[in-house]
Order: sequence, then C-alpha cells, then structure tokens
Amino acid sequence: MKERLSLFDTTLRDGQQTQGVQFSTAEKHQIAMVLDELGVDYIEGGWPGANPTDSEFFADAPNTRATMTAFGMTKRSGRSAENDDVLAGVMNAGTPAVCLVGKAHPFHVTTALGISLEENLDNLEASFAHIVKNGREALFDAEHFFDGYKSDPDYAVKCVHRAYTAGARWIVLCDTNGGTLPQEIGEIVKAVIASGIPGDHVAIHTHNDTENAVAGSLAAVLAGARQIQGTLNGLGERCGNANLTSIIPTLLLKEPFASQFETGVTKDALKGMRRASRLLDDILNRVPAKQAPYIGSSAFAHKAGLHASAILKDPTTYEHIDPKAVGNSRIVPMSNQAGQSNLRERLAQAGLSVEKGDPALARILERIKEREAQGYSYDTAQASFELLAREELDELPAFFEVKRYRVTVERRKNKYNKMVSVTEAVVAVKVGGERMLTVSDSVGPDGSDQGPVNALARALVKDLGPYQDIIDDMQLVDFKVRITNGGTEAVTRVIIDSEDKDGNGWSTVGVSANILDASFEALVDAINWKLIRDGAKV
Ligand SMILES: CC(=O)SCCNC(=O)CCNC(=O)[C@H](O)C(C)(C)COP(=O)(O)OP(=O)(O)OC[C@H]1O[C@@H](n2cnc3c(N)ncnc32)[C@H](O)[C@@H]1OP(=O)(O)O
Ligand SMILES: CC(=O)C(=O)O
Repeated sequence: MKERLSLFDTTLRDGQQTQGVQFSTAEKHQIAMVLDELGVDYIEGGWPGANPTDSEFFADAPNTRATMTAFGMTKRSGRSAENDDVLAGVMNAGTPAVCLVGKAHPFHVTTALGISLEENLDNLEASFAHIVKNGREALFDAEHFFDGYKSDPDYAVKCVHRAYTAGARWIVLCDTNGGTLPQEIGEIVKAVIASGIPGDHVAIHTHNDTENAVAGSLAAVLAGARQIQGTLNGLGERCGNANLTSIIPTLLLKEPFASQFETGVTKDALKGMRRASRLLDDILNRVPAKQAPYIGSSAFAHKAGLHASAILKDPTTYEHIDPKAVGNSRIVPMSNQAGQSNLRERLAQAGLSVEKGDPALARILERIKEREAQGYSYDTAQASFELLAREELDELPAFFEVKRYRVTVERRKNKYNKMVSVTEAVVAVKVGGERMLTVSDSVGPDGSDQGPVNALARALVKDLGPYQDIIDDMQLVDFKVRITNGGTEAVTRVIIDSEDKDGNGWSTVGVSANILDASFEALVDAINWKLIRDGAKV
C-alpha cells in the first residue's frame, strides 16, 4: 500500500514574488486550470486583500478539484484575530483552505515584529484557532523555520506545536532564506516529527538559493514529511522555489519514491508536464530553459556521435527515463560532433530513410562540418539541418522562390514633433509561376517600431498564396544574434526560434556578413520547414 504525498502549488503566490513577474487575473485563472489538470492537491492563489489582482482572482476563483487556498499572515499584536483587517481580507475570500505565514525564529519575532516571544506564540494560537473556528482548513507557513531551529530549537518547535494544537492541518517548515542543505533539512524534519507532529501533518517549503530546493524537498520526504510545496518551473522569490516540474516526475518515476508514494498526479497527467511548463513560459514571455531537467528541449538531446550510435541500438543507453513520460521527445542534433549514427537517426526522425553506407550520408556530414566552419550552427537549428539534408538527398520541394527584397529605415519627425524610426520591407516572391509583391511596416502593438527584421518577416509571411493557411499560425518566439568567425571573416549568425499554435517549436539558422541577409535566410528556412512538416504540395 502506497502512502499519499500531498502536492501544494504556490506558483500564483510565491511565484508571483519573483522579480519581474506580475500575473493578470486571467493569467492566474489559466495557470490554476493547468495545475488542476496536472493533479496537484492545493493551489495557493495569492493574498486576497494585498493587491487588486489577487482580490479579483479570489472573487471569481476558478472551480478546481484542487483545494483553493488563500495566503496571508498571522494576526498582528494588539488586536484579536476577529478584528485584524488583514486577516479578515484573507478569510473573506471564502476559500476552503487558508495558509498563514508566521514567525518561528526568535530573531525575527523580536526584530521584524518587535514583540515578545510569548506574544508571538499567542498570536499563532489565536490565528489558527480562528481559521478552524470558521470551518476552514489551516496551514501554518512557519517562516525561517530551519534557521530558527538552528538558533533556538526549543522555541521553533514550540511555535509549530502551538499552531498544530490550535488546529493547523499542515505545519509547513519553510527554508525561507534557502540556505539550508538537504542533509540538514532531513535531520530537522526528523526532529520535528520526533517532537510529536505526525509526518502526515508536516510539509516542506524550500527556496533554491543553493540550487538545492528540489533535493531539500526530497530529503524532507525521506525524513517523513508528507506534503511538498513548490512552483511550476521553480518560479519564486529570489532564486526561486522548489521546482515541481522536476519534483513531480521524480516522485512518479524514481525510487524509492515511485514504489513508496502516490500523488494526485497520474502517469497520464504527467505527460502534460512539459505543456504546463511551456504555458507558464508563454505567459511570462520567457524563452523556455533548454536544459531544464525532464521537460527542457535539451533534456533528451544526444549530440555526441558515440551517444547517438548507442541510442540507435537502445535508447536506455543514454536516457534515464522515456522522454514521452513527461511529454518530451528525443532529439539527435546534428553538429560537428556527429557521426553517421546521429545522422541516420536524425534523418529517420524527419521521415527520411537512408541506408547505412549510402554516399549521401558522407556528403551531408561533410556539408554540415563545412558550414559549421563558416559560422552556421546546427545543433539547435534542427530545422535548417533537415532542409540541408533534404537538399543533398534531392528531397527539398521548391515551394516558392524569393526574387528580391528590400528594407528601408527612415528617421523622421512624427506628428508630435518627436524623432521616430519608420521601417518598411518589400519582398518579391514567385509562387507556382505567379509573382507576388508584399509590403510591410514593423509597427508593434504599442505603436513603436520593431525594426527591419520584424518588417521583413511580416512581409514574407503576409501572402504566400496557396501556402498562406499553413503559415498563418507561425510566430517568431526568439531571435538570437551572434557575431562569430566564419573562416577568416567575422560574420553574423542569426538563430530564429519559431512556434505554431500548439506550442511546437523549431529553430533555423542563417549566416552572412549582413545581419538582414542572415535573418532572411533563417526566416525562409523556418517557413520551408513548416510547409514540409504540414505536408504542403508544390
Ligand atoms: C516568506 C514569504 O514569502 S511571506 C510572503 C510575503 N508576501 C508579501 O509580502 C506580498 C504581499 N504583501 C503586501 O502586499 C503587503 O506587505 C501587505 C499588504 C500584506 C501589508 O502591507 P503593509 O501593511 O504596508 O505592511 P508592510 O508590508 O510594510 O510590513 C509588514 C508588516 O507586517 C508585519 N508582519 C510581518 N510578518 C507578520 C506576521 N507573520 N504576522 C503578523 N505581522 C507580520 C511586519 O512587522 C510589518 O509591521 P510594521 O509595519 O508594524 O513593522
Ligand atoms: C512562507 C514562505 O514563502 C517562506 O517562508 O518562504
């Protein structure tokens, strides 16, 4: 019989404490629904009363299977729990669960709150008794618990016992400053359980200031804690919180967790992990971390020739799990580190079957290595690699031909007598014997000029005749420019990451002494690859 581990998500509360992150109410709703689909047990939606967005979120909280939780702080001194307006704002959100942060470290009680240690204990007791009296489930975020325990174990333990005795369902041990290492977390969690708080009432909340938030959370579970708090993509104050995007797959797929515990996340829901992570990146307009464990696009990328050769024989030679388990996929990138095994596997993934020993393989490898020497880079620009290979194999359809393009940038005064840039691009293409001319500016949604590459991209995708439907959902999500050495000359390398409406991404590369030409080459590759993938016919 497996033991149940509870998962508590605080992306919408601690995640929102990340510098530069400000969710809208609608975005909070969207994230809550994705977390609910995943199967977490609690969703901490924010601090009602602290800001209009959080209040609005709770006023129209989404209907989730997960227990919706409002966050706040314990009652302040000098007033009763009933008469504390901040606590009332939290309670008025009407959530089934309420999580209050309170002090468990003598230094913070006397310095930050400026009250006596005894008064703090009374405040804790009164706050949690108030929540329970109102029929809600209470969680105590024992702030700075680990540092407090190291400074004064008796007092720290007294704090959590006061809250527990007053009815707190979960005693959340917080490593607020993120400086406690996993082994120490394990020892202190064991001590708390030995003091009389049952493990299935003990939760762990870690921060990533030593890159150990995930390890600390797992150590706490091994020591007996039965709830983990964390966030999607490890979002959170300073260096972030424990990353649920790593913790959840570890709990489901790794020993001793997989056979000892179950969570609300099913194996089937786990396949949505990458999608959940990408949704958050999209909302935050962040480029997804390629090297993120489990769900990053490099997490199953096998670049070295020797690795790819073994992967072809059996993927488990270089993979710790099946990438599909978390909704990810294997990539065998092409680069100057590749041999014929990488190449054949990569071609097979693109639907191109080439026999071992086919002379085309050597030609393709030769061209890759030659082009990388010129400044191209194919290990991320997989779509450009595929086009190059198709060209060598005579399997590259000519969907359209670019006859010419032109970009002009003019500085001029606008109607408010302010100097502004006005960019215009013209692209002439021939599609199926018909010549077409498209023109575009690059004025962004805020009215500012987005520059010549943007204008070129817009002009190019504006009208490709019969192919327009296929490219309409393409969007450029990242654009990286690098000055690099191509042979003896410095050249510009542009890598463009594109995405379709379902979040599927592909990368292309262009190289030239001229940044516009390099960008244009990468743009044309991006379109051609999409047309091939979606089965366009010439
Ligand atoms: C470790 C964590 O991540 S805890 C999460 C903290 N999250 C946030 O702070 C984000 C939302 N916070 C806010 O919007 C604001 O801080 C508010 C609206 C809650 C309060 O704003 P203000 O009333 O202006 O107070 P301010 O933020 O300056 O200071 C907090 C006050 O609460 C007191 N306080 C701090 N923690 C606690 C606690 N656990 N219990 C009771 N009082 C507390 C402080 O002593 C301070 O009081 P003081 O002004 O008398 O010194
Ligand atoms: C409560 C909380 O977020 C912390 O102590 O880190």
